[in-house]
Formats: sequence, structure tokens, C-alpha cells
Amino acid sequence: MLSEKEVEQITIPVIDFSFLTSGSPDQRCKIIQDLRNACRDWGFFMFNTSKIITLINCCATIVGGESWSSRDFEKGFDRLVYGFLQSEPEEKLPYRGKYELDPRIILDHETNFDTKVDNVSFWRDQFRVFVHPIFHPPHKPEGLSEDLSEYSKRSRVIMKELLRGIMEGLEFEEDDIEKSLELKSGDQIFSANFNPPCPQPELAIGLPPHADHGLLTLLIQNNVDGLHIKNKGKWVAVNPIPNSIMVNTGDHMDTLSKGKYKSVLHRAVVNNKETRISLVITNGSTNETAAT
Ligand SMILES: O=C(O)CCC(=O)C(=O)O
Ligand SMILES: [Fe+2]
Repeated sequence: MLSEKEVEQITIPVIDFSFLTSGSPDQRCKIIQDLRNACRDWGFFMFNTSKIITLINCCATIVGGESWSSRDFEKGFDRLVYGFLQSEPEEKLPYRGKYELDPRIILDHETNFDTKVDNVSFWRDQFRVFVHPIFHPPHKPEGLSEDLSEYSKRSRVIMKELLRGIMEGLEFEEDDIEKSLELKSGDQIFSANFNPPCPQPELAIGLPPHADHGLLTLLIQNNVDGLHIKNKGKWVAVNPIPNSIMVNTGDHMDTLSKGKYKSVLHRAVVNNKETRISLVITNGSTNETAAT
């Protein structure tokens, strides 16, 4: 029922991030228009860089951080993804959250939904942590908390540029844009989702259908597909450019845009061959943005 074959493969709109930050006025106009169409018609888009590192480093220049090499970036994400989950259970215990939005790290292991109700098993490990403005970093493996904090900082720069473009497209006044871009108090939650090979993928799901809670979510996946989005009433499978960053609109964006940009439903399916990994950072609004 949930297999890849049964849903149409689509390519979501592609946005040139560099035109937002350094394009000519005409190029910027075109990108604002592209963003408007992508948010309205899909709620999902991706950046046309096949090198995430270029984008991350372009943000480092803005925040004054050091450039990462591709190797640094991969090492950082190995730490993020494998290091923590593979530490000893007693080392992880202090980070285990106690409730849904507990700002401590939340770990779930191959949790099942109530299969009587949902008729489907939940097949994943997840590592989730609030990264901003509250941050309870794990102390091990070494370097993980620095990587998370740096990635959170850089992704806020991407967010800010994107939001400015999106709000220009919504024809917000410049003063309102400035006020709304005060992202310092907007919360950010980072998740690493692992979906190991599943012997019966048709009976399981990596992540059930849901909409994200913030303004925009940034999503990176390894080269194993599995993300589905609901578009015009039907599920479609997203076919991303390898190594790209995908972006989707969340509940706060739905509110901010007065319902023009819907908070898009999506889910992750599993397969029986390869582990799928996605790294997700959800960016919430400030109180001012939410009230706009
Ligand atoms: O694994 C994916 O591609 C989706 C992840 C996701 O939607 C989430 O963590 O909110
Ligand atoms: Fe999501």
C-alpha cells in the first residue's frame, strides 16, 4: 500500500538560492515569483545546488564562521547521525525527553503506532533535539554539540534569506518584513531520522503523514528516496537532486500567509534494501511573526 512503485515520481520546483542573495534585480524578481509559485502550488521546493557545502559556506561567510570542507561536513553529519545513536544506552539516558515537545533530546527506537488503529508499523530510529533558543547539547560524541550549534546558526541564515523572499512575494511592507525576520527567539528543532531496511516495507512507514509545525523546514536526505508529499489530493514521491536541500512550508507559514501557503502533508516510506536517513531542521516563528 505504501510502496514507492504505486505513487507517481515528481520533481519539485527548483530555486536558485544565489539569486536571492546576489542576483540582479531582474533575477531576484524571477526568484521571488518562483518561490511564490512553489509555496502556493507545492509547499515544497529545493535549491539547485548539488553541493550543500557551497550553500552552508555561503552562510558561514555571512555569520562570520569558518568554511567547512566537504569532508568536515560529512564528518560532522556522521557524528550527528551515527555517533549519538550508537553511544551506550546509559549515556543517552540523561537526554531522553519525557513528553512530545520536551526540549531535551528525544529518542525513539522502532516505535510502533497502535497497529490496531493505524494498521501500520512505525519503522525508524529518531534523534531529536531543540537547538535554538534553548539547547541541551549532548556532550558525546565529541564535537557533536559544536556541529549542531553551527548548523543551526547557518541554517537560520538560509531561513532569513528565504523568508525575506517569501514575504516580498506576499507583498508584505518592508517594516513588517524586518520585524518578522527577527528570528532570534524563533525555535528550531533538529531531527535525524533513520529508516533501516525493513523486511516488509508495505506494512510499515518511516514517518506517518504529518505537517510540520514551524514556518519552514530544511531537509537533507542521503541518496535513498522515500519522501512523499500530498499534492492536489494525491500522494506523490519526491525525486530530489542528489545532495540538495529541500524546503517545505509549515503551520506557521500557513498562518503568516493567511492560508495562501498551506502547511503541506508529507510522509516517509521505507524500503527493504537500504537505510534511509534524513536530517531535518524545523524553524518556528517568533511571537511577532506569529501575530502578524
Ligand atoms: O524523512 C523525511 O524525508 C521526512 C522527515 C520529516 O518530515 C520530519 O522529520 O518532519
Ligand atoms: Fe516533516
